[in-house]
Amino acid sequence: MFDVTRYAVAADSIISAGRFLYGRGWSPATSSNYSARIDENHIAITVSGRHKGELGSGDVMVVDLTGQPVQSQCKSSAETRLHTVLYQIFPDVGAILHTHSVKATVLSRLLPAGKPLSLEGYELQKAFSGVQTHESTLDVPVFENTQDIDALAEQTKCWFEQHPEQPGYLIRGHGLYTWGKTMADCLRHVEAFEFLFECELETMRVRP
Ligand SMILES: CSC[C@@H](O)[C@@H](O)C(=O)COP(=O)(O)O
Ligand SMILES: [Zn+2]
Repeated sequence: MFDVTRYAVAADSIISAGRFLYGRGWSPATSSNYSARIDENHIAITVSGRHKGELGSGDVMVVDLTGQPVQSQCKSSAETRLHTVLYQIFPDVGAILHTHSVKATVLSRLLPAGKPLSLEGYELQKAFSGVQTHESTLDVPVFENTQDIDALAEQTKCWFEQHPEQPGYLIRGHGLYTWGKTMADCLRHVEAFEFLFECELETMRVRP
């Protein structure tokens, strides 16, 4: 069982995140999914198919870390397993956000297959928890898009078990996943990624 007060706090953080991310244009047309940890075995996560700018408490439900609904008849996000594997790998992670911005979508389609997006030399890399200097490399893996979410969950689990320090990943032609200790950290990571994606796209435009 889970603590109802902790669920309410987690759900509120998801609802506010949705308002912000939809407002920035990063979660259009019911895309995206968000979650926040309640305890070591439970997370609050968005119900599948809901408008992310207009979330209410009925649009957030509880699942356990195997992805099974707890006290809810709703269907959790189709991508629930992409969230639960990260909570399993990282006991410190408190929130995960998946967004569908134009920049994440376009940039991921321009990157060569089999290579991560390497971000280097940007002062804004310090917006990521634990990064102290622009003289560091953030390797953002780009996974191929698939409708087989269990297979993708397994791939991401393997990659992040080997690269626990990296704060997110792209799915080609699809979007971004990022996480943080708190929802505030996680929102900062989304904003930082969006800034860096724009820088990369702009660099490609002026220096093809
Ligand atoms: C509206 S298309 C986007 C979906 O296919 C999916 O990628 C997505 O992000 C939202 O799925 P959801 O099941 O609502 O969590
Ligand atoms: Zn998606």
